[in-house]
Amino acid sequence: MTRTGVAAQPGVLSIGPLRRMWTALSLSSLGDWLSFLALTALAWAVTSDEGFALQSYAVGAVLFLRALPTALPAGAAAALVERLDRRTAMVAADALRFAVLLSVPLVGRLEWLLPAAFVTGCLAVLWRASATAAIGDLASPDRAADAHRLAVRTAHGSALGAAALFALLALLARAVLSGDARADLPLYVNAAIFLVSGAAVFALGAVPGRPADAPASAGGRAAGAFPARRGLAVALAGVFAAGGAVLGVAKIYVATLHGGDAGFGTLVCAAFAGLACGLFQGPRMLGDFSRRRLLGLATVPAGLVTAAAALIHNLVVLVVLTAVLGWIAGVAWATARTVVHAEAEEEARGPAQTFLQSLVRVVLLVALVVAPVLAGAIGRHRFEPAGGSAYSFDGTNAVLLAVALVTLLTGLVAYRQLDDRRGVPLAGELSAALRGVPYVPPGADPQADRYRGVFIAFEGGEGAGKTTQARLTAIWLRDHGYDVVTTNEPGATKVGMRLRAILLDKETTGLSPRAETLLYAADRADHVANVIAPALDRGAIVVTDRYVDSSLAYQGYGRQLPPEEIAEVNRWATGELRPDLTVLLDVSPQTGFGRFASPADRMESQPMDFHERVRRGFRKLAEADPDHYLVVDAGLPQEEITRLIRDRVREILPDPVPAGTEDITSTFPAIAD
Ligand SMILES: Nc1ncnc2c1ncn2[C@@H]1O[C@H](COP(=O)(O)OP(=O)(O)O)[C@@H](O)[C@H]1O
Ligand SMILES: Cc1cn([C@H]2C[C@H](O)[C@@H](COP(=O)(O)OP(=O)(O)O)O2)c(=O)[nH]c1=O
Repeated sequence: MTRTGVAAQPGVLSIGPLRRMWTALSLSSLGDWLSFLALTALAWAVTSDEGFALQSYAVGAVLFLRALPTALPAGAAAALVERLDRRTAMVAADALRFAVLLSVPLVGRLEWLLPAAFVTGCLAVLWRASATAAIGDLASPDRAADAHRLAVRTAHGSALGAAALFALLALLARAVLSGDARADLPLYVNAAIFLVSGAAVFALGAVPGRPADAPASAGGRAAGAFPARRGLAVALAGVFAAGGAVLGVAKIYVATLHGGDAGFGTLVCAAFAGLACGLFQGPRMLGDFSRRRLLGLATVPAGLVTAAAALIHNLVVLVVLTAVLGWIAGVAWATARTVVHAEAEEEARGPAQTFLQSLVRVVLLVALVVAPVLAGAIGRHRFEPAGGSAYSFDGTNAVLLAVALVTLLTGLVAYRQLDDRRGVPLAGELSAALRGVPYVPPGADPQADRYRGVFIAFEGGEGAGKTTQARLTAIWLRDHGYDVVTTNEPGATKVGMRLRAILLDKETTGLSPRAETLLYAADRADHVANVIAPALDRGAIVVTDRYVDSSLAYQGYGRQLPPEEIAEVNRWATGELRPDLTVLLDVSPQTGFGRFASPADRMESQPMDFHERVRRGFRKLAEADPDHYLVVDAGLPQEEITRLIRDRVREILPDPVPAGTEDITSTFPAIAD
């Protein structure tokens, strides 16, 4: 996360004082997160003789006292540092944290650990508020937002580093230290980090003393309100309650699984690594799938993963599940942010975001504290069914199971509130999103909203009269005021002409059916991109002499390649552009060839049974989708065919007079023959 931030704002860190401030902030944040883990671990260690319940209460109490000051509204903290010199405040906070954390293992008693946790938390808040104000002072007004964003990312991102550092220190302590001293090492390192952080702030020199910017006001309830707010809040509360509970009981649960502090650190590390991935992937996953639905749904895997964590007593599995839960929380948060951005009015976005942040913070705090305390109250239980193997079910398991149920229930409520696609089947939308295609209701036209124009294709065998009828249709449409583009395949573009030369030249020998298919598809891709789509975009009627069906009929049925594979290649080549209407001029090859005098090209000179198969292929395609086809007997006289085509085309024509003009004249043009 930190790296993303750095990459996104290279300019901010190129400002010297800000870079030094950022270094201090990174160290201080690392120390903050490390203190959470180190103090929790020590609380467990110093009460090791007191039994499961008391140990769990000690963990809960440390988490509570350490986290409590962070619940102070940002505005209050900012007001607090208003009158202080920022640099002095930060250096003093660092020095005090150094002293307090150093003293904790030296005293080695819970009575001192608890107030120390609280004091450390208060100093952390003081430091952060001073740093935020200092960053505002150091950055020029146009860079302040970037600098603050980077600061927030750094502060959150260092959780991952702190957990990894804690796990490593625990491993190191186990290798070189004995007994009680093992839990002390992280605290000594923690104290040292604050010392270095303090020195870094001291080295900053004077920090300008402009009054801190007034913190963004919450804007009252109404300003942050928008329709999805409640649903978002419920879903996020459900997911983060599960996350908070898992982290709250992490130390205890890992200890009962004989995991030690390295296991505890690894678990927390997994949670934050998952969270970072989820935050990154959230906005990118599942394409067009409704963000509101995604958020509502996130509670289901969150609940199930928590239930699995409650029931499967295995450290490795627990770590993996925690990573998954972190990932879900990350996706949920990123998704909520997207929804706020998409749905809240601009001035309501900031307050809505602040509201959700505070909510998540409070939920995390409550879950973090209540979970270990409840776990302690429930205690340890062991079931030994006659003849079966023993199964232990501790307070940690019971709490996680209960939270899992709550999360699933909130999911139910949240999903109902958030669902913005009632009537669209969830399974259908989800499966379309997983395949990476837009959801199209059964029977609906997938390109209904894509283009304004109309797309008509003429298909059929050699000499069926496609060129003749396409030309007559275009003339008729132009006479009625339409913008018409007539085109053909293969060879409507510059590249297409070269492909056509290869494809139809009798000198081209040994071309494999697949290569032939791909060359026709390449011509078509170019045709769509450069001729058809731009014309449809501007609202024109495009009339093409041959399109995808020719490939299906000639290469599929004629060359006997699997039609479905050819369809797939062509879907890709055309971006799934399909004609609104295909006019199939159906004629026997004998009749068609009988109309030619010119020498046969490479395709035309295929044997008669090839052309018979092509004809059958065309007919099958039309039979499979009668709504989009007009099949005409091309043996009829030309005028008769023209009339049949006009009757059908008339049904799909848009109004040639722009709506605005029509409003003025109140006349409705009728299309005559
Ligand atoms: N319905 C018809 N009856 C008889 N001859 C036709 C008919 N339609 C077209 N023709 C003639 O057949 C020949 C081939 O027509 P054309 O439109 O080029 O076919 P295609 O483009 O399908 O190969 C042309 O000489 C055309 O005048
Ligand atoms: C567009 C297309 C054409 N073809 C063949 C059909 C024709 O024989 C030839 C195109 O020749 P052309 O002379 O343009 O066609 P028409 O017979 O309509 O005047 O290419 C395919 O085999 N696959 C395709 O995808």
